[in-house]
Amino acid sequence: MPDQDKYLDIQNVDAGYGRSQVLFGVTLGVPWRGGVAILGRNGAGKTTLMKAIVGELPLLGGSVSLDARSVGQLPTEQRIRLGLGYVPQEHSVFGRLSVRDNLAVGALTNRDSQAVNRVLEIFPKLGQRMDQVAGTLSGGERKMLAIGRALLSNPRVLLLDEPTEGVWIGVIEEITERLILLAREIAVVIVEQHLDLALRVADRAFVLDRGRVALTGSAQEVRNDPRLLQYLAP
Ligand SMILES: Nc1ncnc2c1ncn2[C@@H]1O[C@H](COP(=O)(O)OP(=O)(O)OP(=O)(O)O)[C@@H](O)[C@H]1O
Repeated sequence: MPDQDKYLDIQNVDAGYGRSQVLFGVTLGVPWRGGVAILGRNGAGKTTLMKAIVGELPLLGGSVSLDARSVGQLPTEQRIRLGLGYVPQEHSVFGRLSVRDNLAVGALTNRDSQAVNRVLEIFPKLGQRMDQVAGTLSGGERKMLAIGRALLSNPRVLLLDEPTEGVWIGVIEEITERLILLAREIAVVIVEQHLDLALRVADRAFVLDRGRVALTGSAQEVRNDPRLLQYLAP
């Protein structure tokens, strides 16, 4: 039985770019299912944290474990094979390939022939656009495709960096509802500027302030905490 509260266990993580340290001793636990929101103003270190978790940035200190296995020194592909899925803020689809081919590439490592069909059940809009070149999709459709591709590696923990950025408001609701459903099956970690959306998907929230965890608690506790606005203010 996986550790309920710390399926993904981040302990005292330091990370940064060259000599500029961005994260300082970040500790957070992600349960094996449910939603977790990472909040914080622009530049607080949210994307840097995602990159450190998936291995796009080396750890300067601390550890990352997945299902009690230390993965902090493994290359990104291996972390993905072990159950991490990542949808970065940008560049997460092949713009010149069709939706069908984007999904086919994502499915290469998946032995389940129904995997693509399941993604199309989650995002039926993609099914109507299978032959369209991904670069011409709307912002929302592109995000759905990016999330769908990440799901094809069967993640246990899906990390989403601003899944509604650049998405028309009408489609934001659709994506949010899908993420709420997904979070019943797997862990969904969401970095989001839309506070209400993030806290609808999330059961727990962590607020970063200048690279440190400043607030943590249930989504409800964090939403009601009088310090929250101060940490989100530009
Ligand atoms: N490639 C990079 N090289 C140097 N510094 C960087 C790099 N990427 C980010 N930074 C710096 O690291 C800090 C944290 O950035 P990060 O992107 O993690 O913040 P964020 O909380 O995700 O912000 P946003 O909400 O604007 O996406 C910022 O000061 C940023 O300028």
